[in-house]
Amino acid sequence: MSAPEDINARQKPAVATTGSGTNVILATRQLTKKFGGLTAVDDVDFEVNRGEIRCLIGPNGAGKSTLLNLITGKLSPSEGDIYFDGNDLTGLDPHERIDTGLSVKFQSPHVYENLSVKRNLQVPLQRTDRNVDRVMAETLEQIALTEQADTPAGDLSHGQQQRLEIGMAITLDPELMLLDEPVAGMSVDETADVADLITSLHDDGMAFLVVEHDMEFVREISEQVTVLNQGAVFRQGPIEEIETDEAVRRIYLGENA
Ligand SMILES: Nc1ncnc2c1ncn2[C@@H]1O[C@H](COP(=O)(O)OP(=O)(O)OP(=O)(O)O)[C@@H](O)[C@H]1O
Repeated sequence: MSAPEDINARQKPAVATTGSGTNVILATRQLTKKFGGLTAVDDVDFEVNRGEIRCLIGPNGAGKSTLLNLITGKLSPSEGDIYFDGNDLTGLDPHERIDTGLSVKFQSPHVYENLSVKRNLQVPLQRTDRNVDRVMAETLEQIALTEQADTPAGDLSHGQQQRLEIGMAITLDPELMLLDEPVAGMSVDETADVADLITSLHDDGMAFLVVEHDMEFVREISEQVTVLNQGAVFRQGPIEEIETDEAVRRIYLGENA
């Protein structure tokens, strides 16, 4: 007779889940976050492929920010694991995660208002051995702020500040960028600029995981969409399929559809 199975022992997937031989850059396995009696993220197996733009959508309280915060390390999971490019991130602090090639830009700009655009870009560059002058020039051009290089960040428009913060993230040449509502509060023109920036970085091979409510913007940038509801994955697929899915339309896109 075989040994009785330990029903409490959860099998960990091999770290190779997201290793260099696979197309998956980020994977969560049985990821769960409980706040007291509330399960905000519930047993989520979720993946982002190399070089793809994946948007995470869902109604208020669906668990999108909590999932993102678990991936960045701002929150610790109650259960489950997070793998990034062959590394088990679960026990790493946020800075150690950034050193593995994960980059994050949150909803509101976190630029240094008293420093010039250039000096802001120099802050993350101190963490790397990349050629500062070359990366600086390239980044200023990518975020369309070359003319504002010496302008204090506090004098930039909201859209320019958001682009600067994306610029700070891309100086580290991340494989995957996490964006939490990158166009919240932006004008139509500013939103279009950010969409252009994301698609051009994507053309250069960068992967994105974007939490977003603005469905116009999701349509503009997204290849793959994951719909979260009540902490669990409800649907995943190309934007065209998600948008025409009756249950998704009825329940999740509601006022935005
Ligand atoms: N620190 C916390 N303590 C207790 N409950 C929390 C905490 N953070 C989030 N929650 C709860 O967890 C659930 C998921 O919240 P979360 O912010 O992740 O949802 P969301 O999909 O990002 O929502 P929104 O679109 O409104 O930002 C909600 O019920 C929320 O009230």
